[in-house]
Amino acid sequence: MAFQVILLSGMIWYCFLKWLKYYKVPDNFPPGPPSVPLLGVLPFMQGNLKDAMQRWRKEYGEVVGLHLGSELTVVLSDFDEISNAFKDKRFTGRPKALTETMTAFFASHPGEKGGGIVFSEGEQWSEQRRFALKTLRDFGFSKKAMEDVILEEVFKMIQVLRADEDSMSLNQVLSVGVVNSLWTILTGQKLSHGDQTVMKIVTGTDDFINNESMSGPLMMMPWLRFFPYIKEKFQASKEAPLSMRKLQNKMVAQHEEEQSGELDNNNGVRKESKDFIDVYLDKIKETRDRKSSFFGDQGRLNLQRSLTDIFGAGTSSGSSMLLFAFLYVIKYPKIQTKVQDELSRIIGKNTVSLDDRSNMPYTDAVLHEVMRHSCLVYAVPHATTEDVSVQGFDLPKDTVVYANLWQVMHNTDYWQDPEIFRPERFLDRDSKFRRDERCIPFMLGKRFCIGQSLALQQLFLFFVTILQHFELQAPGGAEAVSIEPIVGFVHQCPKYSVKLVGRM
Ligand code: HEM
Repeated sequence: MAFQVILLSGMIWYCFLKWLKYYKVPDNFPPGPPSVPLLGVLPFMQGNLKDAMQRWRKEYGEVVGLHLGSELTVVLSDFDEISNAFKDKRFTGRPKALTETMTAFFASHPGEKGGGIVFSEGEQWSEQRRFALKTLRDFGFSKKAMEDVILEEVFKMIQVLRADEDSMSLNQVLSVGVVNSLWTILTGQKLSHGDQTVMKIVTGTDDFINNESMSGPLMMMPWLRFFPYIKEKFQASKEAPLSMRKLQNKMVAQHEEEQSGELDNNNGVRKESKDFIDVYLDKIKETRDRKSSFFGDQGRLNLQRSLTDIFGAGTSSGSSMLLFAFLYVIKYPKIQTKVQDELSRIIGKNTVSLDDRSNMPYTDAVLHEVMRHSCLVYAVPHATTEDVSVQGFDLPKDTVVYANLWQVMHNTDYWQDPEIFRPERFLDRDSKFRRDERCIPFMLGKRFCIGQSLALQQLFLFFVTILQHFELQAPGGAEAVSIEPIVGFVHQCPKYSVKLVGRM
């Protein structure tokens, strides 16, 4: 009881101080909608953050200033402005409130510090990101070696689909394929298609993030997690990340055991590293600089958090994008037929290879239109790490800066009929694939997605192989299929059923 009284008086003080600070909106801050202390614009948002961003843009322009919760926030909607800002190191922070909630969510015990890639900043972020990019690249993110890992999962999936060609949900099958290939890259281990342990963890984590959404109360006001009821709910949602941590601990311990066994058997010489955990453990061992994010216990925590980040960021996004891809070709059967004609010409009955992509411009165009139209990540939150200026406005350090990706990829001044799904916009006059710098599903700049190459490889190999083996039909007819995304933390693909008709 005494603790709750102290907590309550602490909260009242906190609110009062926040309230005072609130009226100190910096001079020369961008214009935007009115806010109330502590909650900011939340009470007036009328729906989700995505729709609100588009309304604010219409009313206040390409640079909008507001309070989300109690954080000073700016929404950028113009491509050039986003591009300039996000290539600048001073925009590579993450929002403090979001980081606090997500750090507490993933922590294995109260008070555990943050780390890893997605929710860190400064030197720690830059070291961890650089290491992850290089290590994943060495394993073949950008090389053909990755093809084997992905294709193995694709073929397992085809077998599962063949066994049940009747009307079914693709969701589960695709998720398993994507989860398994990433698990192999990170841990060196293969999961069987029926293994539900990792899938349950992935689903549990996604549920929390999507239910909260980007502007959910907990994401804006992390202290809410100490209040009764919310506290219990928050604790319950931590079950998935805690199970993940246990599994990761087990994996790391196994790797350490194997490494020391190898040293004993090979006169102190290690064989070549095999997976992400192996390389990371080597890095921890060789790090002598106490300030480094790879040193000692800090290094071990960063290993755990980086594994969680890569796995968390890579699994649901990869499978959601695939789900969207199949949804569009079910909705538009003529486009599906054109892809199948192209793949019959180029691949026939052979096994697809990443090299085929350059000979399949139409398929490439369809996949880019899937990424543009679905706009999986509709807004990306960063924060300023110093005082900066944007379009003549002043933004203090720690201002949250959202890139309104939905606007970039659906801007009517740039894209013709952006609401229409039209792959031809990515083809030139000679029907060759034409990249567009404004199709940025993985963002751009200093923090762009580190899994871009892997995601593109997965998308191509899964998509082409499934369309090679099956024709996909909507059991209730294509007209009835909705392509309207569900707005959560990111866009989720609407649920749909599919009938598979064998082609070979
Ligand atoms: C179609 C699938 C994917 C899409 C659309 C996507 C999109 C994005 C976007 C928009 C960001 C935010 C960038 C920023 O903050 O500026 C991001 C970050 C990130 N993504 Fe992906 N991603 C996908 C797949 C993957 C995969 C497969 C992995 C892992 C192998 C991955 C790992 C990450 C990580 C670790 C970050 C954080 C980067 C940082 O904070 O520096 N993503 N992704």
